[in-house]
Amino acid sequence: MSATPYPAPVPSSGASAGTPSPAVEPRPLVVRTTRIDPLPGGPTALVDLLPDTRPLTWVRRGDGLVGWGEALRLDTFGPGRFADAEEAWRATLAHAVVRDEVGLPGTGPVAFGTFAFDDGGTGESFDGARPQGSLVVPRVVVGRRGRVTWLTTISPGGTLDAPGAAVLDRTDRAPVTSPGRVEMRDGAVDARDWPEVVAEGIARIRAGELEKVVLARDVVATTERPVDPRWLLGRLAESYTSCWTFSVAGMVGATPELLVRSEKGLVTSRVLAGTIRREAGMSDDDALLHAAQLARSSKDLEEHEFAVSSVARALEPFCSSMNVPDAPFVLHLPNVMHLASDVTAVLDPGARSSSLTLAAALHPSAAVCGTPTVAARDLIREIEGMDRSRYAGPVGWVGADGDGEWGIALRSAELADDPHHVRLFAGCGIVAASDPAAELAESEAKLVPMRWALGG
Ligand SMILES: C=C(O[C@@H]1C=C(C(=O)O)C=C[C@H]1O)C(=O)O
Repeated sequence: MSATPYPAPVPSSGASAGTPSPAVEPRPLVVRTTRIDPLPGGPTALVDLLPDTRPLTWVRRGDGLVGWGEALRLDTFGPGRFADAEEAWRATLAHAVVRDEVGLPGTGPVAFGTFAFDDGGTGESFDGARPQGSLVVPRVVVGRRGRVTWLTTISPGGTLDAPGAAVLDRTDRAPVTSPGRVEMRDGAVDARDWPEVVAEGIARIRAGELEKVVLARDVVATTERPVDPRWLLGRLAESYTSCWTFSVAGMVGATPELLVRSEKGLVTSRVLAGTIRREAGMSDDDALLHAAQLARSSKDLEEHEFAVSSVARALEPFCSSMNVPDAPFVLHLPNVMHLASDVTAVLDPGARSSSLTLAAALHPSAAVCGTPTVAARDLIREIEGMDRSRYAGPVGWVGADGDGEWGIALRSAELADDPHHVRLFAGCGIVAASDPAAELAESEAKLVPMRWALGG
């Protein structure tokens, strides 16, 4: 694990779960939350506050959290990437001095996080080595929940003075810029070869090796001007209002899938699997016909059932009761419709596990990996032909009490160190009845939000 700039940097250890966290310097994080005047309404009010460098975002329908600056960054590696992050976060909090005048989920200390899909990867992304887990504690957080808006400032060794209005002064912000002309090319696997990868997945399922596998592909965008993440975030937050628009350490997107929300003992997970495309210009009547077709499709219902059971199974040990809907509903998005189930549960009060512990237990669900999990992950490693990096991994935030929200980093892109390059991802659940050509078309539909956000 490594942490900068607080606690003092420690060498990366490739540590596994249970490794003691490094000694924490006595300089505490000083955290102050105050209520502030309401922001303008609308889905982009929070993202409109962001600076262009390393913006942190978790917003939906105009509510949520944005942050900037880095009071602390905790990077983790390997199979212990979740446990090490959690331990380092706890160690940090043990020394924090907090005055929180609002007391809502997301007030007080928060860390934004992003984690790699696979712990066995090399950590090499397409443009260099990346940690497989990062928690970023911003210097400034602005949050909104309904009618309440707040400002949190976080500084190592700072004071508890109320932050001045200057923190939100945007006069020095660079204007949001478009990426200009965008060229897209296939990533690790050519689009025309990808159906063969899917066909191999189907063959393995039919041979009885596993029941479901999720296979993904990537596309690399090269832009005329440096990518301003705020350009992407504003467009996504405005148009994908039922999704969670996120940005953490260069992972950006608008995901419709909530791995877990844990709030005051109540746990929620929105499970998606089973998809039908929604073509541009489709009438509402046609959309309803498509939705009805999806709700009856035995292939999609089977895919969905695998995903729901994997979530229920993973949550069970942490919860005293759980509600798993009998049948999914159809979630309508601008580009696709999904079969969706909202699983809810009550956390076992004795353990009160943190949202990060729950995310670690739920990941990877069958919605993004397959069934059985290990066989599916091994097949992904064997045939997918690309490093997923943080695509399809947990992304979100955690607070001081462990409550937080973690989405699955779908409909997402990874910004490269070179600001002219972005890598877009999309994947599809494959079962015995899948058709490779249809899955390619589905993956294209899932690339639409990020292609569109880039302006292409
Ligand atoms: C893997 C992705 O999406 C997942 C796969 C789905 C499917 O196969 O029907 C639906 C929603 C997600 O759980 C993706 O968007 O990349």
